[in-house]
Amino acid sequence: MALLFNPSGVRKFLPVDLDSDPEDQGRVPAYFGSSTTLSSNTDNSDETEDNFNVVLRVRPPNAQERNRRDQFIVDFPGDGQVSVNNQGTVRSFQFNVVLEPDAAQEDVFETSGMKKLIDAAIMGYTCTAFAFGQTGSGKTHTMTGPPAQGLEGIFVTRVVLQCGCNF
Ligand SMILES: Nc1ncnc2c1ncn2[C@@H]1O[C@H](COP(=O)(O)OP(=O)(O)OP(=O)(O)O)[C@@H](O)[C@H]1O
Repeated sequence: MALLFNPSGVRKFLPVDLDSDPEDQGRVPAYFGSSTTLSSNTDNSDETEDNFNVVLRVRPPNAQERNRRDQFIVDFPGDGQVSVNNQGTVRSFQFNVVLEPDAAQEDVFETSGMKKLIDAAIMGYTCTAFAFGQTGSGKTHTMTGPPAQGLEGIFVTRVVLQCGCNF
């Protein structure tokens, strides 16, 4: 399951900042782009000019897969890499962030770039986070559940806290 984050740079909802350089207005903040693997590097502070963050989360095998004694064929060498060993044929892939099966929802939130997305959203940038992957790969689990623990819930809670709103 992969998550894609992107602040698009549209600042429709804020008044124009007259003190800022007109050249800078509407420019997308370069927020994303660290290469981390949860087990080897949880510091998400490296920044590049990349405004897209592609995050891979690998879920643990489910009961059916365990009962079938399916082999776990994904390896995590670190630095945003994964390798898949398909009966001896090994293919490697690179992501901005890779989250291993034991990653908790909070880990996803902390390391995936969602925190920076909140900053960008509060600044008025239009942001997108979407999940894609095959059926049963964990999109719904990551984005909305378990109850109140999905990225959506954490995101909303953090926005409220970060804005200092009291309800
Ligand atoms: N990281 C995870 N840890 C533990 N269980 C998980 C994880 N990711 C997914 N699951 C479990 O795997 C099952 C399938 O996950 P989920 O429904 O999120 O998949 P999906 O990608 O949304 O599937 P679909 O496209 O069919 O809606 C669920 O029972 C879910 O609780």
